[in-house]
Amino acid sequence: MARILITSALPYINGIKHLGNLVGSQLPADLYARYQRGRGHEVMFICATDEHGTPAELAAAKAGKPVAEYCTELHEVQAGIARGFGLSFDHFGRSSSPQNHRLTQHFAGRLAEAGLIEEVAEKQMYSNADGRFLPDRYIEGTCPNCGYDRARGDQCENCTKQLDPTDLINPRSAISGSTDLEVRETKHLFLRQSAMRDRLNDWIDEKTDWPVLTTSIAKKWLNDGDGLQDRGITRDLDWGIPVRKGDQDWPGMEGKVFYVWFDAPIEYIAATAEWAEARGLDDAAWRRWWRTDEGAGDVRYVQFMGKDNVPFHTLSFPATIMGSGEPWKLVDYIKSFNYLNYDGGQFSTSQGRGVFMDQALSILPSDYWRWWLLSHAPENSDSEFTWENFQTSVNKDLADVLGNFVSRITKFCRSKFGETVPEGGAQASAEEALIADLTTRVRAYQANMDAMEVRKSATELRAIWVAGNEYLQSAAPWSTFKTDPAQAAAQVRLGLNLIRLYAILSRPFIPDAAEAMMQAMGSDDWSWPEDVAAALSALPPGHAFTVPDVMFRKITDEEREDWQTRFAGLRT
Ligand SMILES: Nc1ncnc2c1ncn2[C@@H]1O[C@H](COP(=O)(O)OP(=O)(O)OP(=O)(O)O)[C@@H](O)[C@H]1O
Ligand SMILES: [Zn+2]
Repeated sequence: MARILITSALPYINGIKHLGNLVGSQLPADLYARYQRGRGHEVMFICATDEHGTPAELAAAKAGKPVAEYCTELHEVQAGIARGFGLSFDHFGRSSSPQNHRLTQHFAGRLAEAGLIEEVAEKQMYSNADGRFLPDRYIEGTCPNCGYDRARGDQCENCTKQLDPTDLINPRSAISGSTDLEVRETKHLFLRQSAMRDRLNDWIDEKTDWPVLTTSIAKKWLNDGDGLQDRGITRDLDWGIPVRKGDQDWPGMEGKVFYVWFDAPIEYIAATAEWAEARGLDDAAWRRWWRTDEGAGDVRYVQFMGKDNVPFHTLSFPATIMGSGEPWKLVDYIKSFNYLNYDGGQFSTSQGRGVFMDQALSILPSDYWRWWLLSHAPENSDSEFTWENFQTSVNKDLADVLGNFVSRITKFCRSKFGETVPEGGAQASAEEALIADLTTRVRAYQANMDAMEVRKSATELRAIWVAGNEYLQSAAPWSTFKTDPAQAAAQVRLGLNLIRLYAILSRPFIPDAAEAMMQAMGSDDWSWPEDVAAALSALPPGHAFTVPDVMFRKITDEEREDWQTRFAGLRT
């Protein structure tokens, strides 16, 4: 049994996530976690809300709530929706947790001792009207690059150029709108990533099996222009983790907090500590996942994320871990994704464009979404959600192929043999051919799942469903029954066993439907079909089953048109 640590990029706290966020991080991570558990491995699957930074403060201000209260509420909302989508986290933590405060301060202290933190005097915009500094999104103005008049202090949304607050033309406070601003000097801490460039470069070079998307982004940041830059890791904000050197004060840094991108990945570790505490376990329970000197030597650590998160996971977070000089677990594999776009444009949380997770669940069960999203995951390029494609895929793959198979075989059996697995007859060449074909296909499915090739895995799973349907079509037990009822019984017996096999294999993709199939087959034996032939005789003659309710209904043209109109605009 292997031990596999899986983390999904942390969803930011400032609202409900869209389908792009879901398929770019949490959902494929869940697929992999479920699959590895299904294979019998020990899995720790961690996610959390990312709660610090200016967007959280601004969203709280807009909602008229104190930021801590806002984050607590939104965390609960996101946790509920995650449950609705069947995301099987072992723990869904919060980056504002006391565990993360302690660990983040610990890492900063270690990095300072190692000489990897520099104090830099910086010029920052100060608002006299608001009585505070205006970092990042607290300041807006005209983009010097494209002229867009609502560019933010960290980036122009229109042309995507990265900006500094002092770059903006006609700057104004995003809190009060005041233009009474002045440039003041303030001190900040910088992580000396440039000093670790060669180490990071060598480490990335070892990762020859990583997706090109991951390594190409890392290499770009390592090599473009003047190479990897030092990074500011503190901010003049109230909300966040106070800057401390371990458990000591940090003279000159009073009133400052760590930058959200410094503390967010550390929350992967802290959330595992939260997991242990929530279960009344001791520190050793979580440290055996994270400290190679305390049991994590045999852990394989896999991260999932969208492409914009790759630089932080390939460079900044590893710089923190390596720079600490302590034996914390480094990531072994980074699975990254391109973007899912929405009907001719982009998903956007800030603009409210696209379909959001709560809306999706309000119109159809999660399995429908899980199947479409995973089978169209933006792996090798960006992909696009269209309602037509969604309708076609759900109706064909889920309703016509899988749902229809389950319905036909169970109903036919009930009508001719009753609700138990029939006895008599023997497997003939058609059954042997099917078993041989499925044996090959299950191996291919496993190989793709092991490699985290999400789309290829979905294609193989669909082919496994199709193989059953084609067998049923050609074996035609309803015809066989007229001349040879014993042979028909053998065919139906195989068909019922196939439903159980499908439940096990499909569970990572469509867990609710898988449960329904397994329950209808009157079994709770989820053991992985290492031997397909044996798995296909697990339900013996005489074993009772039930005919399940319709598993997948079809999406009608009227519904599709209705949803298309309903979700065409912007969510307010
Ligand atoms: N359209 C998309 N397709 C796939 N993954 C995405 C998409 N947009 C964001 N992601 C990924 O979703 C995960 C969670 O992101 P996060 O909550 O920080 O939102 P975000 O990146 O700010 O996007 P947005 O502003 O649209 O919400 C990250 O791994 C990010 O890379
Ligand atoms: Zn611009």
